[in-house]
Amino acid sequence: MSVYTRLTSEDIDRLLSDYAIGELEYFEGISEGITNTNYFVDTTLGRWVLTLFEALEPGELPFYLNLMDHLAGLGVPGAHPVARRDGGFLSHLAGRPAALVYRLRGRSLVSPDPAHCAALGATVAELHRAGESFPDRQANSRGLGWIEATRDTLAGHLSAGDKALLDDEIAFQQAFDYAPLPCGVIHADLFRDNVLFEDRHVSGLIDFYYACYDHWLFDLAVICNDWCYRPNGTHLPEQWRAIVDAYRRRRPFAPAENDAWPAMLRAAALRFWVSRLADWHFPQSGHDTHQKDPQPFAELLIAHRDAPPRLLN
Ligand SMILES: Nc1ncnc2c1ncn2[C@@H]1O[C@H](COP(=O)(O)OP(=O)(O)OP(=O)(O)O)[C@@H](O)[C@H]1O
Ligand SMILES: N[C@@H](CCO)C(=O)O
Repeated sequence: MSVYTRLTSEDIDRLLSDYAIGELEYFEGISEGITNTNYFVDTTLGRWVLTLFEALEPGELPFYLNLMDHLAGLGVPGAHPVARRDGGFLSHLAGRPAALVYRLRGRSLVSPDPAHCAALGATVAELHRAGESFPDRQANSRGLGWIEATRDTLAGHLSAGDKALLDDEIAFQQAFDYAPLPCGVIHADLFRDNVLFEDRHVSGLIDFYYACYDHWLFDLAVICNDWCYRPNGTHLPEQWRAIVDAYRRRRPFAPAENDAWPAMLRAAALRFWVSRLADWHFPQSGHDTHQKDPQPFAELLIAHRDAPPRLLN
């Protein structure tokens, strides 16, 4: 459970007085998540999720909340922020920026089958297309600049082998020319635990707090690494085929995306290897928190370097 900031019912009552969503009936800390503090909040008028932003700059938050509102308005299933009485989405509680979103139905899946994967591929293409009419741009907060800076803070904590791998992969990524690839709004963290399903339909995407303007292909690489490989490295080709076929029917790939695919898979593995290493060696303090193992991403990165996969077979 990641609850870094504990709230009382008085705290939540005070927050709710700024919204027109009824009176507090029930609340509980959510037993998942890594970055932020999340609570389920039930009121007399509905069910909501309250997020306290633990690590984000307040200046970044309007981008995420306005984007979630924009996408929901265009029918992309996803967490939809609740407006305050004054029309804004951003609140403050317990010294943190905070937001309420509608609580989505459905649940995330540990082992999605190809039909779930096809639904995901279609939804991600819709997300990318809907993002084209979103006017704001924000850079990837976990892009290569962040990875380079984090390498410096990690230096004394890594084995010689990990350090050499990290240095070599960063050098490769710095040299790779991603400029010909199409860009747009991406979610940038579409792991299985950020996609809720009802039956075989995507009922919602959650956790847009790494969303940014970057290469569309990066979203697919993040997805491929998490949805289409078991923790022991076994590839799941049917899952990948279902995602990519559903996606490209809605947004065909540019030739440069085929060429860049092996490098992009490596970039996605690198990003989450490094963020997990940082969480591992420099954990946030909190009441009840958890971390994810960095090692599977080091292994996946090595596997992609040794045997570059293809985007389409
Ligand atoms: N809008 C929502 N509707 C229903 N459940 C939600 C919603 N938002 C979050 N949840 C639940 O809360 C859990 C934690 O949320 P989330 O993944 O956003 O945590 P986080 O710490 O902000 O992100 P991360 O783990 O990616 O760092 C989710 O796994 C899900 O069970
Ligand atoms: N989805 C990330 C955590 C939040 O960014 C991971 O699995 O490492």
